[in-house]
Amino acid sequence: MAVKGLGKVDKQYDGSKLRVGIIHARWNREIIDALVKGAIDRMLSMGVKEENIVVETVPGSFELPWGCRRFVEISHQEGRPFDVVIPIGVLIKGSTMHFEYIADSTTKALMSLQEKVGLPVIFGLLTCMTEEQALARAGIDEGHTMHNHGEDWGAAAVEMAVKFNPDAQKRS
Ligand SMILES: Nc1c(NC[C@H](O)[C@H](O)[C@H](O)CO)[nH]c(=O)[nH]c1=O
Ligand SMILES: CC(=O)[C@@H](O)COP(=O)(O)O
Repeated sequence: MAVKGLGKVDKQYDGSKLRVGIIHARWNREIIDALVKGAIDRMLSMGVKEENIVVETVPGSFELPWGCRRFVEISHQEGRPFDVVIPIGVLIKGSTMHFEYIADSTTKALMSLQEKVGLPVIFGLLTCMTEEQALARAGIDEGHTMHNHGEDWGAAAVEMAVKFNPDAQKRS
């Protein structure tokens, strides 16, 4: 039995009043697409309306923190602010130190971004040593050895947006 993963949620969360931003890198696209779909499908199953999920892209994971910050700010300027954002990227170790620097700096920037934008920022970054690891964590490796982690990110987004923002539930 798999031990890893979000496990059973503590209660049912109603995402029907939420607005969610997904911003994803375009590197490792096949894996990214599966993760984004997993996140969207899970949020739809928790009541989030399709029209309230906005998807944007950036070139690579390194661009996620700045792109995410501007994505949130623009959602405010347009009068339709997000309740939560899910940056999604897939970093795969190559032959240089490139991976380590981007994984570390992007993770720290996404963590501190939460304070800057005042929103939950879900950690949708895979940091894999091999392509096989990344495929497995998107649920698309040949043996289907793991579940799609995008589903966890979608569930985490709805829970974090609802649990810590009761006002979101009072919207008409
Ligand atoms: N190697 C990976 C990258 N590299 C690209 C950088 O993220 C960045 O776009 C570039 O250096 C321009 O600033 N990005 C990923 O998302 N995944 C990788 O495996
Ligand atoms: C974008 C780069 O600098 C690239 O050459 C990194 O190479 P690797 O992914 O093999 O570490």
